[in-house]
Amino acid sequence: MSARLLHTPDEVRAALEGAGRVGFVPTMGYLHGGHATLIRRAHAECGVVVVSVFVNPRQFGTGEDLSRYPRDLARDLEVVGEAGADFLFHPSVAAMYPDGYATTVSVGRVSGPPEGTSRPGHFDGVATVVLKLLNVVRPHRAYFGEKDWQQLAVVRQMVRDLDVPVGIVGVPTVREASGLALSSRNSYLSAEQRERAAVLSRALRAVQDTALRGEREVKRLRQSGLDVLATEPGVQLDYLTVVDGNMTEHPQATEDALTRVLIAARMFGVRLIDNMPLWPESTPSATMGGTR
Ligand SMILES: Nc1ncnc2c1ncn2[C@@H]1O[C@H](COP(=O)(O)OP(=O)(O)OP(=O)(O)O)[C@@H](O)[C@H]1O
Ligand SMILES: CC(C)(CO)[C@@H](O)C(=O)[O-]
Ligand code: BAL
Repeated sequence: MSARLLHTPDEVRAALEGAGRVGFVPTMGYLHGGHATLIRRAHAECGVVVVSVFVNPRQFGTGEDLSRYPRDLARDLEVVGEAGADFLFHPSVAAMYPDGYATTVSVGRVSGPPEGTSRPGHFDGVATVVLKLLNVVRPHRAYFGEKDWQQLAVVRQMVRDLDVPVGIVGVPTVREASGLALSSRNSYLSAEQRERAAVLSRALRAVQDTALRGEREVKRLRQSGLDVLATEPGVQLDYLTVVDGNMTEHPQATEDALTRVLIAARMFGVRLIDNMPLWPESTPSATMGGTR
């Protein structure tokens, strides 16, 4: 199956006129198996699937990798079609933010630590573009990866607060055999560097294992992850934290499906993020509600 390329909000509206149940997968492109999993899920649940590929300048800070962010639209079109999407929306920056554009959406506390502190303004940029894309596509369901856990929390909060008529579906992280979370930014790494970057997921698993053995003190949980990170000299840690569903760290981890261990680190000049549930048998996406 091949997907049809659309470039403007007007083209999207025209193409979706009278469409039934629409599933939407927003992305920044350079698609991989994680994106394909989101698209396949949308295809299984919705009659029409739209994928967007837009490298959103408003969510990049100064000094971040906006200009070198990987792009390959021809390959993205193939991946999108193979995974069962009907449309690929690929707007220009001017189509999304025409002259005179002035609005920013800011979601509040859940946009703060940990990721929002390391990337000030990042979640305002994400919320703004996601709301705009939802207004253009008007999907029944929109699919987001759990890999960007705090982003998922920000989007859920925004949709709840603003009564956006969409069901938000969180999809578990797809990983390489080594445990490394698939990510477009992995393309900056060599095969050997990717192998070494799997230490991040091993650190998260160590924290999980420690919790499963009965430890609840966050200081000790963190330390078990830090011990694993110490085995890899390439890690420059940004944060390793255990948070509840509101992105708040407590001295004791609460035994709740939304309690999550989050990591961000720079390895070989590339900033990588990952996270895992503290109690993996729980099903956070199912318990977070909000799907229709
Ligand atoms: N490994 C993965 N498993 C499941 N979903 C993923 C995975 N990686 C990304 N996603 C999801 O795909 C959507 C689009 O993400 P995006 O295009 O930024 O890809 P990315 O790989 O996260 O890129 P980056 O390397 O810039 O972080 C987001 O909802 C994101 O959470
Ligand atoms: C949700 C998103 C497409 C908004 O630009 C982006 O943050 C991403 O790809 O995760
Ligand atoms: N998937 C996260 C998008 C970003 O890093 O800007």
